[in-house]
Amino acid sequence: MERSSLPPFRSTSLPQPTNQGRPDNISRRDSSFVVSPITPPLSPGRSEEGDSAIVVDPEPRYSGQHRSDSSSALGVYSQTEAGPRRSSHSRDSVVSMDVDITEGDVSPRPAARHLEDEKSHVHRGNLKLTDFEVKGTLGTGTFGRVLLVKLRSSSSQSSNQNCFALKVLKKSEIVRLRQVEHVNAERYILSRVQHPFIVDLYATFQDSLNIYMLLSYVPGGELFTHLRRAQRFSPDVTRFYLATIILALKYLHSFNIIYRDLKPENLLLDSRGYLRLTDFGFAKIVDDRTWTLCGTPEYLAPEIIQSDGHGKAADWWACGILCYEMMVGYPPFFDETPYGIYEKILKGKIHWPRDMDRLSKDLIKAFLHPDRSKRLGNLIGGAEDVLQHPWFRGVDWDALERREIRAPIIPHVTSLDDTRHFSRLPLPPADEIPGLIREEQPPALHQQFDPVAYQFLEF
Ligand SMILES: Nc1ncnc2c1ncn2[C@@H]1O[C@H](COP(=O)(O)OP(=O)(O)OP(=O)(O)O)[C@@H](O)[C@H]1O
Repeated sequence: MERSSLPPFRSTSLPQPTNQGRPDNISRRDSSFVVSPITPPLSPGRSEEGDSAIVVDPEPRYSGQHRSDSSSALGVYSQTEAGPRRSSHSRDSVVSMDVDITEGDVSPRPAARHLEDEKSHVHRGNLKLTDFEVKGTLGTGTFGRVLLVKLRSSSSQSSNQNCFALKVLKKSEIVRLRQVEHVNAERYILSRVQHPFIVDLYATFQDSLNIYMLLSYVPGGELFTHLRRAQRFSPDVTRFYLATIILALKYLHSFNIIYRDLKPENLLLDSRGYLRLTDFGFAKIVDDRTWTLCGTPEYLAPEIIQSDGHGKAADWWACGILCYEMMVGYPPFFDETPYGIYEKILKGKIHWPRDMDRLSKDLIKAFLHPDRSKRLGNLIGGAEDVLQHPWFRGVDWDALERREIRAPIIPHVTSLDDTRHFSRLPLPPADEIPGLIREEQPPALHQQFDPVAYQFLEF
């Protein structure tokens, strides 16, 4: 592939290769996406989802009302345009980036399960920012940040039962980066799925500046942090985490949902050490293939880089990258630039540490098959083939799903609002999220003793 044809990814933090050919340190990797759509080859029966214009409602018109129209989630609604595309640069309308088509399949697939209606516990629009008090910043992302908040109506002030993670997404950034459709999909999908290894969404609301998603607070921190601390995991520890992710993907794929952003940064440990998949910003319901280039460079499947259309197989590829990264400590394809990473992915040459056992190599190679029609997880047996792979021999999948197996790392948390596993990030500036009620802080020392205020008149 020529360099010029490679997609222009947004900047991302990358590991620096050392003399030994392995990265020195790996900083957190941002998710990336291209702003312009990659046009799929025309084929009969292609559905032009990409021709829908998205309009962001500047004011929250649906507060307090339940709307069953799923496409209007978060007050960001889509209109299908029969006419020509609107300018992709105008502020209030952006062109959808995803295009699905159904064409000759690589393998016969079982029919997908029907995605249920929105879960009854998910509230839409009947909460507001002032219902919460912010206790800290848990993470920052491309369009905003995730805050630890407490519901203020909570009867006992000392009770931390009502702590949540509040994902705050800036409307202007979503529009600028043409991610309206992705944000809508995130809300739509998270409000309909329920799985022990997926973060829970409780409510969504909005104001004129931001969109808010109220999620369960997962206090154990990112798998990324635990992996960097441990440097690498043993096959047994890797097996535990990978098995939970495989069950989550099997569940999502059964509804034709592809996740598209698997990486240790998006896997959080709950208080019992089980993983919860978070950040559904790139998740999508896809019958067969889609063309949007999104994900994180190190985790992209070759078919995504080659704009060949991608589907569930791209998630199984990412499982192979994740398995390697957990066992080795860094991903199999790395470079200083995204272009370098893409070239290495397409070349497909993997360096195997000498101490890696044959079965682990066999599993990773099966996931990292460049031909998706031969890739583990995407064969005729689907996810079941993965569960049956000899590397997982002995795993009690049902007990795992019932969370009956002791997790390898139990994060130390003393209360439900304990944030010790997250970096100490500052609270957002007041003008970023107006109306945010900050937790009463004990006065800082210089505030406790202000010599001017005491007016030492006697002296
Ligand atoms: N439910 C949660 N509980 C605790 N921490 C969370 C939760 N959700 C997100 N976080 C923290 O916030 C970070 C950013 O969240 P998330 O990935 O959803 O945001 P984003 O804007 O989509 O990020 P990105 O730009 O990387 O895609 C996570 O990596 C995690 O550290």
